[in-house]
Amino acid sequence: MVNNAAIVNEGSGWQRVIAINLTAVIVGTKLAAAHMRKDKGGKGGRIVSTLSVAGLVQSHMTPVYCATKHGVRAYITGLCKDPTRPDQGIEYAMIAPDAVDTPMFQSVDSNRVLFWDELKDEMKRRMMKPQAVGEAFLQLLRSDVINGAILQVDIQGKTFRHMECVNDGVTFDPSKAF
Ligand SMILES: NC(=O)C1=CN([C@@H]2O[C@H](COP(=O)(O)OP(=O)(O)OC[C@H]3O[C@@H](n4cnc5c(N)ncnc54)[C@H](O)[C@@H]3O)[C@@H](O)[C@H]2O)C=CC1
Ligand SMILES: CCCCCC(=O)/C=C/[C@H]1C=CC(=O)[C@@H]1CCCCCCC(=O)O
Repeated sequence: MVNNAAIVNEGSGWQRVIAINLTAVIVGTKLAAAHMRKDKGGKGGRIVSTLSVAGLVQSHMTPVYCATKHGVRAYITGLCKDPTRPDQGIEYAMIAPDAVDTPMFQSVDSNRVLFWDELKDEMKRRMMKPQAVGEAFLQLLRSDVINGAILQVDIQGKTFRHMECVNDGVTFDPSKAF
């Protein structure tokens, strides 16, 4: 099962971003897992969620969108660590692309993002074709074990990250706060 749908809207109506990008992922995952669980008569399987680089870093350009993607990462990471998961026969993984040339970017309403000129330039600089993400998706699915993996995809290539190791370990110095 794949959780892929998402929208961007930092303006009026931003609450819908949380409903689609985060709440729906939780609802869909619960429904799918209940159906798939081997210990409840299902066949097991894999649940892959499309994250984003925005779920690994923070950005002033898309803060609500980032919050939903961080929420997805926290939720899915919790499930992948569930001690009853092996009996359920379900694996959880995520794919975290950088900017991709899709309608999300091509048809964006510039009133619904912040700092559009900056975001547009940044995305164009880092932009990948959708095929790069499709190929990464297939690579993830061909791996023998995927539970706990985040496959990050950007113009440099693909990097497998362990869900628990995405923190870069940087500590906070209050004297150098923003
Ligand atoms: N385009 C980009 O630069 C990046 C996109 N992503 C992620 O990739 C995933 C796919 O996005 P894209 O293909 O780029 O965008 P897209 O806008 O082309 O596709 C999003 C899809 O979500 C569907 N959708 C939106 N609201 C829905 C709803 N309420 N119910 C059912 N379906 C709904 C849309 O119909 C559309 O097919 C998303 O999770 C997005 O966050 C991640 C990193 C970068
Ligand atoms: C129309 C916005 C679509 C958002 C697509 C997405 O999921 C992520 C896009 C990012 C790619 C380049 C960006 O600037 C986007 C915002 C978040 C990343 C911030 C990067 C900053 C950093 O690397 O430190």
